[in-house]
Amino acid sequence: MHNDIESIVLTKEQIEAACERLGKEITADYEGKLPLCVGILKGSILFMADLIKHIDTHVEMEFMDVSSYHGGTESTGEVKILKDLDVSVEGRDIIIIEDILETGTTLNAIVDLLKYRKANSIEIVTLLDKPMRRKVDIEAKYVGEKIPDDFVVGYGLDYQEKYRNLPYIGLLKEEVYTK
Ligand SMILES: O=P(O)(O)OC[C@H]1O[C@H](OP(=O)(O)OP(=O)(O)O)[C@H](O)[C@@H]1O
Ligand code: HPA
Repeated sequence: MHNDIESIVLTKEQIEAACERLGKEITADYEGKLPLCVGILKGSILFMADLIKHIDTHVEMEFMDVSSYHGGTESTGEVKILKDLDVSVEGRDIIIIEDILETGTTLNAIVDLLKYRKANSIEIVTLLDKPMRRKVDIEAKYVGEKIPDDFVVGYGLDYQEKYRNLPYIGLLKEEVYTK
């Protein structure tokens, strides 16, 4: 698995530092509230698990599974809800947790849905942000790292469902795409 990696974009240590910093910011902003952390499956699970350990106030956790990518490296622009939330968001302060914000299509659809369901507030935390790829006017309040327009894998992020279990984020060797 590690042999397929061309270079490392974010080391384990850089990811941990980002989780600590973001956790502190979120703690300060949500102290005394009970935010509902909504993890977007599947990519966000490693980040969510590490991030919430650094949020030093009460939170609740829920998950949604939406899909906008289907096997390759390009978005189709279509967002499908594969698993919806199990609880009402009405009046709740929502923190959406994502691994990566790219075109914004996925998060825009989720934010619209949660607004329609009358959430009190909605903020986004994303480990990675690719601002150069944005197609929709949406930004995350909490960003781990801004990265260039390269397809990355690891720490939840997949290529054809593989590499999610890498403890760091990296670029794949060109030959992996032509296998
Ligand atoms: O800003 P966008 O262009 O919409 O791209 C970002 C989305 O794409 C990825 O999800 P994906 O559909 O690949 O699902 P996964 O997390 O299960 O891999 C990622 O986890 C984000 O949800
Ligand atoms: O760079 C990426 N890698 C893996 N999955 C993704 N989904 C959106 N962008 C990416």
